[in-house]
Amino acid sequence: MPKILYTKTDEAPALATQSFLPIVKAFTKTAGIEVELKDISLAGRIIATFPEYLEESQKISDDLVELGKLAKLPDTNIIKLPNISASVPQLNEAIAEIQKKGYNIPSYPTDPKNQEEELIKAKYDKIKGSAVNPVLREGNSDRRAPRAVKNYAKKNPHSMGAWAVSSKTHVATMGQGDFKSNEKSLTLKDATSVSVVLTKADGNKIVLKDNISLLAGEIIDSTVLSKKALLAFLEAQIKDAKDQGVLFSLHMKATMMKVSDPIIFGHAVKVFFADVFKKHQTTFENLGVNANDGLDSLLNKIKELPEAERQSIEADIATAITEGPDMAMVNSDKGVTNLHVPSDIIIDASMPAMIRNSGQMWNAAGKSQDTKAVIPDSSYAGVYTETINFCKEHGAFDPTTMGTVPNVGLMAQKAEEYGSHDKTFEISSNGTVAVIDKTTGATLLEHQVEEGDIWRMCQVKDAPIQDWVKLAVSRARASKDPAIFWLDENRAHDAELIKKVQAYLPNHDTSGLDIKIMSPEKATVYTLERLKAGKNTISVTGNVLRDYLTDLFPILEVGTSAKMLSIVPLMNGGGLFETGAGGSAPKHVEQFLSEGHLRWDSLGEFLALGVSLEHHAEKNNNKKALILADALDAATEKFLDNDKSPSRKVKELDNRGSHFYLAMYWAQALAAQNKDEELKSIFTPIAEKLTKNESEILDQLNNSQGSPINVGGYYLADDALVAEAMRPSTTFNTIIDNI
Ligand SMILES: NC(=O)C1=CN([C@@H]2O[C@H](COP(=O)(O)OP(=O)(O)OC[C@H]3O[C@@H](n4cnc5c(N)ncnc54)[C@H](OP(=O)(O)O)[C@@H]3O)[C@@H](O)[C@H]2O)C=CC1
Ligand SMILES: O=C(O)CCC(=O)C(=O)O
Ligand SMILES: [Mg+2]
Repeated sequence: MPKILYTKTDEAPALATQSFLPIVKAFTKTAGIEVELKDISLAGRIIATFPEYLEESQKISDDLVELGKLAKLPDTNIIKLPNISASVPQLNEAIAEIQKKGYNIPSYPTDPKNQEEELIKAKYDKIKGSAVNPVLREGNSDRRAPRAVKNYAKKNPHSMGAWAVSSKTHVATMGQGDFKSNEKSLTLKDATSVSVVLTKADGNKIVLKDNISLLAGEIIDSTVLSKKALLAFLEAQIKDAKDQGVLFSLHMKATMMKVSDPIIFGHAVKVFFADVFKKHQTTFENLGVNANDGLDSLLNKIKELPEAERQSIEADIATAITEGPDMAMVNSDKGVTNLHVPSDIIIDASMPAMIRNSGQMWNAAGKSQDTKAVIPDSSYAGVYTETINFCKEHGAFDPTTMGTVPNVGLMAQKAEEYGSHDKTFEISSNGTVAVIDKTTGATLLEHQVEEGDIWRMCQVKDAPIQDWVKLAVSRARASKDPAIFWLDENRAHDAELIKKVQAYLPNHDTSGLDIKIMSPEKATVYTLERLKAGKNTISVTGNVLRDYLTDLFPILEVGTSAKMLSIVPLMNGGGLFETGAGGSAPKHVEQFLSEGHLRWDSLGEFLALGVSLEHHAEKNNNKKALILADALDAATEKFLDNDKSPSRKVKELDNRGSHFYLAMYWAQALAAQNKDEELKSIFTPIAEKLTKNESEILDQLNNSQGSPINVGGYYLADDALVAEAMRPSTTFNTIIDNI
């Protein structure tokens, strides 16, 4: 029987799954569809990686590896929920929890001492950061806010903080000595393989990476970020934030850029706390403090010290915080700054949240304040600069009248920066780094480097680019909106890409379509002007802007990127349906555990399921699947019309109640249709029962709220406890389980 593969992930979406999946399974089996759960949670991936350390009964299959293979097959249909992209502190927490539960897995060796530890570290480094999405994304992305979602936002606008012309909020970026300014790029004529070689000042050579195979037509770039320039920039920005009286905040993507960005983050920690690191250098070395893991990890490490010594370091940290500029806070109640954990502030979500909040972030007193948003590399910082300037000039956007900005993103086969972590290096000594063609011996790309610089190489293959151009044209055709390629002719990589876009566009019928190429800054202004005037503009972008813009625009337009339709047509014919464009909302879990209210909105899951069913219907010629998909569409629209999304407050409708409404509307739509008598007869009594028992079910669901919940763990929760907590209405469960 052809299957739909659903993913077990982490945090809020994983909790929601235990309530929603039983409904999905019950409904889809009436069309002969099996829905199978695959475990790609952080804990699951860790356990699956170390079978040799485990008892037989503890071993589990590596579902991510399996899904990665399936993503290349034509019959695959995957619904992918957001998962944790773990920073080192999160990885360590997850490992500790799993070990405590009796799994004999190794700890993460930060500083491997022997070959075995090297191997363990290498295995963990594959689990670290954004390790799921790049494996599954064997296609480019098509993300947009569906019409019903836009209509809902127009009728029920979310709050938007007003912008003042006098706002001191701004973006600070390097512009010199950074990845953008040092980039070199070329397109390969023939397939070959290359090596990356560091030639030290003394002539000694170190092969940083060997045998990178490249295809004909592939674009490769290399670039370097100067440590000296970065440190000078950070020092100047910290001082300037203090002088201007604005918050200092750093916006990185330490998850997807898992090698470079934690290093940059670590430099910010070391510069901000320069006196502390200088004074306690030896102690920190002895403790194995790694600034890249953030201030929180440092504070944990010094707990090992004698009381007096710990207190003196804590006092020095407090002094640095008082003497420095005000810092943007992740949680002001708990004193968590934006330098505590590298994965707490993630640029795609953090910048739009700031822009929605009048350009302000939270200070230590819990009040919002104008902010200096530090984005060291200048490749994409200009997009935010222009957006902030636009808001200063025109005021905040109005969700009731603004247009929409769908995105077509180049993403397949680890495209561009987001595929670069295995070719990113913190340079150990001065010299040159070169990309050398192993077939001809020629040096393809070369940079002068200094100790501590971050060098990286990116690739993007030709087939994904062709597919991306095709997808852009087909979206422009389907929506009749203008499509803008956000590419900068003055940037080395983009200049290569522009040549290909210009070569491939004529392969398609573009008559009557409005397709342009503009630099990211110009495209921002052009798009924002149209957006404000209620007009729609498709952004066609590379991988990083795909990520940034699919949080930026949805958050401004519809309040959250959880409401995005996020389709990945896999290049070999399968379908990957991502749910929303946001993350796993750890804050939501915190609320659920303390007061039994889960405010996660599963709308992204509903939308993904709809398109997944359509894809299934088409691929398998399954007419019932199409009827289920159409009915689900109608149900989702009604769900939005009747405003049945979870509330934020305890004792009101939460995620579980919202699933009840979706199920009721879905059953009602199936009962009302006349295309399939069998489905009609199955769902007519179900719809009646759900409708009749609405208030009883809601009482059962809402009464279960209000007290702390124990699900037996955070990363490795107890499935039975989660299921119990997420399905507290016996009346509802009985109806669903009897379909
Ligand atoms: N596709 C993926 O797998 C992705 C994974 N991630 C991972 O997710 C984690 C958290 O990332 P973070 O950047 O904090 O972003 P999140 O998107 O998880 O959270 C930011 C805020 O967005 C809102 N939000 C997001 N999704 C929903 C939803 N379904 N329902 C209601 N509100 C929602 C909430 O806002 P409010 O508080 O205002 O209600 C939430 O607090 C990280 O581990 C990150 O690596 C991040 C992005 C994508
Ligand atoms: O994989 C990740 O870590 C995040 C992905 C993401 O933010 C996105 O694709 O929008
Ligand atoms: Mg994102």
